[in-house]
Amino acid sequence: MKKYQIMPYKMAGKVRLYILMAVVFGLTLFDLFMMREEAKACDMPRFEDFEDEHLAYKRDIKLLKNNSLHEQEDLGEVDSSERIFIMPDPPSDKTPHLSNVVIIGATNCGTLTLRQFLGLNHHIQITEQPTVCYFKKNFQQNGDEWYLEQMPYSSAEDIVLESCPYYFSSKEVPETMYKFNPNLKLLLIVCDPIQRLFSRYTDMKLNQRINVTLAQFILNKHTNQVQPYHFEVRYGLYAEHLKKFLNAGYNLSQVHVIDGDKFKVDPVSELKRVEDFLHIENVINNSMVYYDDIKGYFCMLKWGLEVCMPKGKGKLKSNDKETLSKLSEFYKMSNEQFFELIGQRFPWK
Ligand SMILES: Nc1ncnc2c1ncn2[C@@H]1O[C@H](COP(=O)(O)OS(=O)(=O)O)[C@@H](OP(=O)(O)O)[C@H]1O
Repeated sequence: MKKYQIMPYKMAGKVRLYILMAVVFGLTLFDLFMMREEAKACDMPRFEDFEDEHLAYKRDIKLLKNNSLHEQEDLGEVDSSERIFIMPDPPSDKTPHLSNVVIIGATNCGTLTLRQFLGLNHHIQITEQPTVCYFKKNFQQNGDEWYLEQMPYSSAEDIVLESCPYYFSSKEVPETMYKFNPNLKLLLIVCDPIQRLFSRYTDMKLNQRINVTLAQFILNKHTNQVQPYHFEVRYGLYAEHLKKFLNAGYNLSQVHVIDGDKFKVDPVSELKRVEDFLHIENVINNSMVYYDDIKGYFCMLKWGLEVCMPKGKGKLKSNDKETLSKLSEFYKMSNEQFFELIGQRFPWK
């Protein structure tokens, strides 16, 4: 009898234990789910997203070219010989060479415009793909031959330019790149990391990849402080990223830093500095670019065509002063380290 009285009690104990375990398990699952949702809100960009954006960019450039051609057909009085778009055949003395100059970053500071505008100098050959990103993901998957296939036709003395702004924030790329070619020259266009972050956030919002406020995007919802491990926040720690390239072996003299804010308002002066850094003839001049009042940006004239960057979201500013001031505090030290590292200051807030 005693036995039967004890058994139900033991069973009840077991049932309680099972219920407890189920509750703990359920809570853990819920927690994991919430963490995943939080990570989604941070929206760590997938590399593919980045590529999609650039393919869209390539398509836009093509459309732009086509549109310009139609517009030109309507311009009866204009000397058509100046305006006909002829893609030249690659000269027989030119072959593909691997890139010797790379734009390593920073995203949303004008990398695409820099790449396009540098192509105005006939000593600079740019890859057809806006972002080849060989050292980022193609290094493991595709070999040197694939890399060479992505390269434009060039002569041995030419500058061959590759661009991949996601090199800058990568942990592995600097070493991989240095082992591959320690003589590369690196171009880094920078802007206020807060402005960069806001531009990136605006991109993601416009592409409907996020639907949150700036504060929700970058602040930890429990502490209300800037999330230091948020991918887009970390990207703005320029000193940290540049140091990785220097630690890998690159010398500071191999790196040219371009002021993205100046580049926006006076691209030609900044492009001349790049030409000097690359020891090539100053070819790019003011007659090759023009200011587009509607876009609020400089566009370029190439082969008689007017080519503007398709994105030009421009000029959007956040009025969330509290979040901006938190970001300003967050980036202060890193900015100072960056200025010290490159021996140049920028008037960032
Ligand atoms: N001439 C010209 N035309 C258009 N945009 C210009 C130009 N010069 C500089 N910029 C600045 O470039 C910003 C976009 O930077 P990226 O090309 O690096 O963007 S991305 O990383 O490819 O998304 C872009 O950011 P937004 O203003 O947020 O659009 C501009 O600030």
